[in-house]
Amino acid sequence: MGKTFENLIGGAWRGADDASENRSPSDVTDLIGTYARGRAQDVADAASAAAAAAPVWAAASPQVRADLLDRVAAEITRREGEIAQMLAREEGKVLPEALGETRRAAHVFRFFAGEALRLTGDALASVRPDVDVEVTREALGVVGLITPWNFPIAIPAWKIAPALAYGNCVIFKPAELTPGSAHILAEIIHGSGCPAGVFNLVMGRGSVVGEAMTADPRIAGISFTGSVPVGRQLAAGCAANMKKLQMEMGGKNPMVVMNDADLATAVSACLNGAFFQTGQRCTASSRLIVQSGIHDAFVAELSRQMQALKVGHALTEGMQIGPVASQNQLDGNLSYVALAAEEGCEVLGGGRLDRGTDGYFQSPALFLGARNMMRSAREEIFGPCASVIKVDDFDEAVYLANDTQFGLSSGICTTSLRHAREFKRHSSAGMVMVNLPTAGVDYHVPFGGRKASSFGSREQGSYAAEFYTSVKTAYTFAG
Ligand SMILES: NC(=O)C1=CN([C@@H]2O[C@H](COP(=O)(O)OP(=O)(O)OC[C@H]3O[C@@H](n4cnc5c(N)ncnc54)[C@H](OP(=O)(O)O)[C@@H]3O)[C@@H](O)[C@H]2O)C=CC1
Ligand SMILES: O=C(O)CCC(=O)C(=O)O
Repeated sequence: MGKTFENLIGGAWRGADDASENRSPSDVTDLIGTYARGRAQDVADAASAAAAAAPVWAAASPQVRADLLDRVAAEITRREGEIAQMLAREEGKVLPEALGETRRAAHVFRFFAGEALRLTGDALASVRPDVDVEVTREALGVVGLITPWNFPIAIPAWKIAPALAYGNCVIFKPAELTPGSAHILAEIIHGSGCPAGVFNLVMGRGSVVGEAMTADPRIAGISFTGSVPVGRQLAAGCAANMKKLQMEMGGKNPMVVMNDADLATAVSACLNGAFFQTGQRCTASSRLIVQSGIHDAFVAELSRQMQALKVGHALTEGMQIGPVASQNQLDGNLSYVALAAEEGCEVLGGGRLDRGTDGYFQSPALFLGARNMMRSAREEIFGPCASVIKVDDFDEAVYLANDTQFGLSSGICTTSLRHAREFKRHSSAGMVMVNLPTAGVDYHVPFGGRKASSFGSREQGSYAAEFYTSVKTAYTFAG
């Protein structure tokens, strides 16, 4: 039995009386490590340590905070090969995707190192004589960050970096499925000289650690990425405890393909958006809404390219699609493949694949002849599956694109400036792409959606300050 990776509480590593095994979805006989499973008491201790450290960290010079984030970025870059291996091994995304995500995390820390120095306020004239008004932003305090398994280093990075940059103390709870990348990130932040209590890692079950975070009065706000049902529960808990809340959840993102689209561009955007990273992105293109004139040529070429995708072990060179992340997730995907057939779709692909290891491999799937009201076209699957919905014209495409409970990202493939312009204007999603996949976003601009996809203010870019700071309005009488 090897060592158990521990939680980081108040600047010290701490074990737990329970632990979880981290196994690779490419081969479940590959035991990556054993990770401490924290309890409510660990959250309470982390909250005490963070609350004690908060005033000093909030008052630290922005240069001190910027320097810490710069050191973290440099260390992520120095260890990028090792981190990417861990990410690919524990989450199952193929190595080039894992390396891309690791680099994205380093960029995020570098970006927020700069943001620490750029936090601005306002000076306004009062309506009263000899009175000055200043509007400033202060750290929120202690924040709880709850992250999913599908981007185990980028999502933690885009929550932790702004939290620290703007002077908050952090309690970070990663998904139980992917504690390895989170643990390396914690080692890096700790090893980069982060003061005790400013950053805490509490691994463990969401139902235990996450709920304790929601209830703890010392935690001023929670930033969450994950599923809609957990988000709903969290929102109720945060409302009851008067906590600030920011949530990014699911999507059923439409990609519209117009008759006037460049076929190669459309196929490439849809192939990437629907199937890369095994479709396990909240921004995945899971509804392909295709105009009738291009439909048959588009389906023929997309099917050909989909069937040629190399699916296999995430660490095997040349693979394009890794395994599904877990047995649970695979079971869900396979049940949606069966449902799509029951609902009357012609299903291409979607079966379980044997790749010679004990892994969760599934071939990518297209649900042809889909209708937007089908459950398989309305519910988030979070796997390598996309519904193809045929439409007559632009208006019908826009109507169906918006006819969903979600509103995270949307896309259109077209060579018409008018279609692009109208789609950007009328899409009900928070992020709109033209001739680009619906997934794969920049790290320095706001990220988030509308309707059931998001709650609260935007993540990433300078917009992140909205969540991680609290506004103060100060009046001075100088008479
Ligand atoms: N929008 C997105 O980016 C993502 C969306 N999803 C969607 O969610 C589905 C399920 O994925 P899953 O990872 O299980 O998502 P969850 O919402 O279950 O998990 C996300 C995070 O929340 C934690 N959590 C679970 N229960 C609670 C709770 N009661 N209070 C506080 N935190 C909690 C989880 O902990 P733990 O897992 O450790 O128990 C994890 O860290 C996917 O099929 C997909 O549809 C999933 C991932 C990302
Ligand atoms: O598409 C992206 O780049 C980000 C997607 C994401 O954040 C998610 O799936 O959780």
